[in-house]
Amino acid sequence: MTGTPVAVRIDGVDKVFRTRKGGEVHALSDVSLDVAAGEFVSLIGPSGCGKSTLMRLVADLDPLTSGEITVFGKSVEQARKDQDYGIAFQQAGLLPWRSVRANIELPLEIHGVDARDRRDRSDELLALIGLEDFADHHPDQLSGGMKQRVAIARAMAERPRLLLMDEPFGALDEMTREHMQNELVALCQETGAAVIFVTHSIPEAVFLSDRVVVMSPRPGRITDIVPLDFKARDEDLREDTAFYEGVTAVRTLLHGSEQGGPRGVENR
Ligand SMILES: Nc1ncnc2c1ncn2[C@@H]1O[C@H](COP(=O)(O)OP(=O)(O)OP(=O)(O)O)[C@@H](O)[C@H]1O
Repeated sequence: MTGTPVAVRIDGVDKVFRTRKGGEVHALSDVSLDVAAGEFVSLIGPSGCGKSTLMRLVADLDPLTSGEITVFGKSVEQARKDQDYGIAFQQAGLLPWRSVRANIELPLEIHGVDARDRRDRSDELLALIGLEDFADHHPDQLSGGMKQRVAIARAMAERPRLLLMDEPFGALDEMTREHMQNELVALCQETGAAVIFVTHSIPEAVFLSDRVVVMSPRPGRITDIVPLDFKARDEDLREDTAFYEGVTAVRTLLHGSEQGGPRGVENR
């Protein structure tokens, strides 16, 4: 293969869930997508279209029914075992008995990184997420936004080449959410990580992504891919005509018009 290396290759994937009563739920149908190294790709679509399912297949948390997924050229099982990616899902999932610093250092500890190097890395990440003064606090002493920042720092502790993020900012208020988006952009620039990002927010997808993948109602299929090539992803972009044009393009593809829309997709 020539050109940019591929972080994730999803090739003709179907997912059918078998329910306990013997029924079937066809969640994904013939989904193919390549995510390049360093690329930021968002998945957007109506509620129940299979965004989280696709993420879980990539993370090897569920088996696929047919097709193939590789992560950096490896099987999803091997990539999971090798911990080739960081995961940040909607619930921050911090360990309540560990301090902020100890939560961030957890993956490093599991992999036998020595205490001094762990501390250097957690110092760096605490500075990056602006929580230096909270290193010794525990999760229950933090706001929702702060917890999410810690979860993202933990996901990035080992400088993964790939981040899987499922609605990581869904529970945050609008101001915190925009702040977290800015931080994520900075973190990705620092590490060059590829990201697959699930969101219900069209502006969030457009602000963050190199490409927005639009999915159909169940069974989820990729119906459109919107490339976005902004000069810079900073506060000015949020007021830029090019940004509004991107939002309108995605909204039109999702809704078939600029007004209204399916359940589970937010225009804000
Ligand atoms: N373990 C399961 N067993 C049976 N059906 C399932 C299972 N997990 C998901 N589904 C079904 O698969 C479909 C896709 O679900 P999924 O959670 O991936 O959608 P989503 O696009 O992430 O939705 P939302 O935007 O509401 O979070 C839904 O119809 C859901 O009910």
